[in-house]
Amino acid sequence: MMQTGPHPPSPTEQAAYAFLSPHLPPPRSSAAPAVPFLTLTYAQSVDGFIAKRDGRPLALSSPFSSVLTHALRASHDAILIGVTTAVNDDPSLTTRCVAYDVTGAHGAQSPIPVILDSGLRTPVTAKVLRIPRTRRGCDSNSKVVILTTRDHDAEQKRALEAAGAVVVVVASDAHHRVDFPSALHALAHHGIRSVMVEGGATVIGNVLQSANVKIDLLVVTLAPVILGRGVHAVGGASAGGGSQPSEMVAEEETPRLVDVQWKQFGPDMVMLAKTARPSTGVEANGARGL
Ligand SMILES: NC(=O)C1=CN([C@@H]2O[C@H](COP(=O)(O)OP(=O)(O)OC[C@H]3O[C@@H](n4cnc5c(N)ncnc54)[C@H](O)[C@@H]3O)[C@@H](O)[C@H]2O)C=CC1
Ligand SMILES: Nc1nc(O)c(N)c(N[C@@H]2O[C@H](COP(=O)(O)O)[C@@H](O)[C@H]2O)n1
Repeated sequence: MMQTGPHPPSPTEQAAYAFLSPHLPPPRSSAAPAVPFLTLTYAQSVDGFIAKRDGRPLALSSPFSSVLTHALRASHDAILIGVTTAVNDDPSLTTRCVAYDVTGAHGAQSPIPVILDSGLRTPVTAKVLRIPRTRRGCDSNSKVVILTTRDHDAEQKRALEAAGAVVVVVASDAHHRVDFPSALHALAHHGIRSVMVEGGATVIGNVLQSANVKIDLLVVTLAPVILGRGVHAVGGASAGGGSQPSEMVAEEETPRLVDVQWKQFGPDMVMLAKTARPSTGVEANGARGL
């Protein structure tokens, strides 16, 4: 790792990049892909929840695994969340826990925030809209990208654009949500070559359960916490505390995990894997289905 900054990267940052680097998206100097490289990542409790029952944000990742998450952010052009996460958490989506990128260049660039927002519920006061960032080579001028459907409110679109967002209308799916494959194509059109999907549960469920979406990298942080009830990691909010996975694809189409690796960061275990849909014909060497 070439180091150009005033201080060397911390041991945790070095460990994070060493763990991630063989699996990260190709550098921007390589040919542009038709669809962006797709990473799906989230942190869950031992009993499978990613947020409290009322959707309030919850720090599950330790400071150590947060370094890994931020190294992952620094390694993608865009970071994608659902609008409920944007509303509930009002996140920053920056790389503030790392000082370097994977090449060893000092000053890890934050990814471009992307929000799936079918009806334009993103507040014009959202923190992501106020944080200046630059991401080399991306056409969206490093603004926040909000992907919506035809069902949006035109006045709210103008207000979000005035607040600095790029609002893009894409096709809707059978549930009147942003169609995920169309979202990826729209992002490729804006020069985005890699997307890190960070949640929340509805988006994670949609990505995992869409037979026509290829996940290049899956990174799951398992925090040694038992919540008892909350928002199930895959599928959406559960009113009574039980899990409520949304519509599942046929069992033979669920992704299989391949090249699985685990590494401990502080108290957390982080799993990294590639996924293969059985229909793609990719051999799952010793892998188990989800
Ligand atoms: N622990 C972790 O790693 C993370 C936890 N979270 C938590 O997740 C919670 C929010 O999760 P959810 O309520 O499930 O909301 P969500 O953040 O997944 O947003 C879902 C909403 O996005 C919109 N949407 C548009 N297109 C969509 C598509 N193609 N697929 C799915 N949604 C689409 C819909 O309006 C949908 O209701 C928050 O409370 C947040 O704290 C969020 C991210 C990471
Ligand atoms: N990796 C991870 N661990 C947790 O414990 C989390 N709660 C999350 N949440 C995601 O990170 C966003 C907050 O980002 P900022 O700290 O504001 O930059 C939050 O909105 C979720 O997407 N992730």
